Amino acid sequence: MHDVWKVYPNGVEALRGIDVRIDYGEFVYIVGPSGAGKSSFIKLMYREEKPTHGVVLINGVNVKRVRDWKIPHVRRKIGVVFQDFKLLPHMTAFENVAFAMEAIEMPRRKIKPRVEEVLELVGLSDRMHALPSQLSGGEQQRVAIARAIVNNPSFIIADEPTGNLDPENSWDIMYLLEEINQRGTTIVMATHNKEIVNTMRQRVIAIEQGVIVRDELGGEYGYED
Ligand SMILES: Nc1ncnc2c1ncn2[C@@H]1O[C@H](COP(=O)(O)OP(=O)(O)OP(=O)(O)O)[C@@H](O)[C@H]1O
Repeated sequence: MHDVWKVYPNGVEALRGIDVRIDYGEFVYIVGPSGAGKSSFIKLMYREEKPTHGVVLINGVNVKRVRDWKIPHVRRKIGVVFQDFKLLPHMTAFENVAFAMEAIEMPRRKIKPRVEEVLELVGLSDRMHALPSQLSGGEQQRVAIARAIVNNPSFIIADEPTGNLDPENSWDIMYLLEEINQRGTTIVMATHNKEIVNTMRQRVIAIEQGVIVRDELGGEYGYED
């Protein structure tokens, strides 16, 4: 991002001159107080929002210039994980993951083996045919991670992925994300989880009032909440 500003229609300046570069293979935590601009930062990365000013380059593509109909093409290389999982409630775990492959028109014969492979990676082979309502929060988030990685994205963006989980499930999700990162996928994760950030010791970017106030390798959470 080069001098990126995000000003919402109501005049709120959520991001004010962000300059940052995240390289392939990195694991980055985005921290900061509530309302600091973390979600806005994350949304610019998967083109949910456009910058008001400045340049956001994702895999070398200027997201502002991407026409709406081409957004799915850009997102193909990005997996997104949310706090509230966002699974489709009437589809099984298998179908939720398969749907992400169908959306990019993968040939049918490739879908089943790949979906089974990623569900095994997240440890859900035996729960594959369960509906989201039949799964625990931790299991639902693992389905969401399987869906995020199924198309081999170059990076994963996660907005508070452990926000609705108890500590044990949160750690399971973090170990999974760490493993995915070690396989070469870049991970950018906004979080309020102090214990996780302070234990995992990755790059930490702190945002306050729309500005990057800290960017450290092996950094700490740095706030009390
Ligand atoms: N769609 C929107 N329209 C108007 N203002 C918005 C919009 N989205 C966010 N904001 C405002 O922009 C600022 C930054 O919000 P953002 O959600 O990016 O913060 P955050 O750091 O993710 O907060 P939290 O930790 O509470 O999720 C806040 O003042 C928020 O009210």
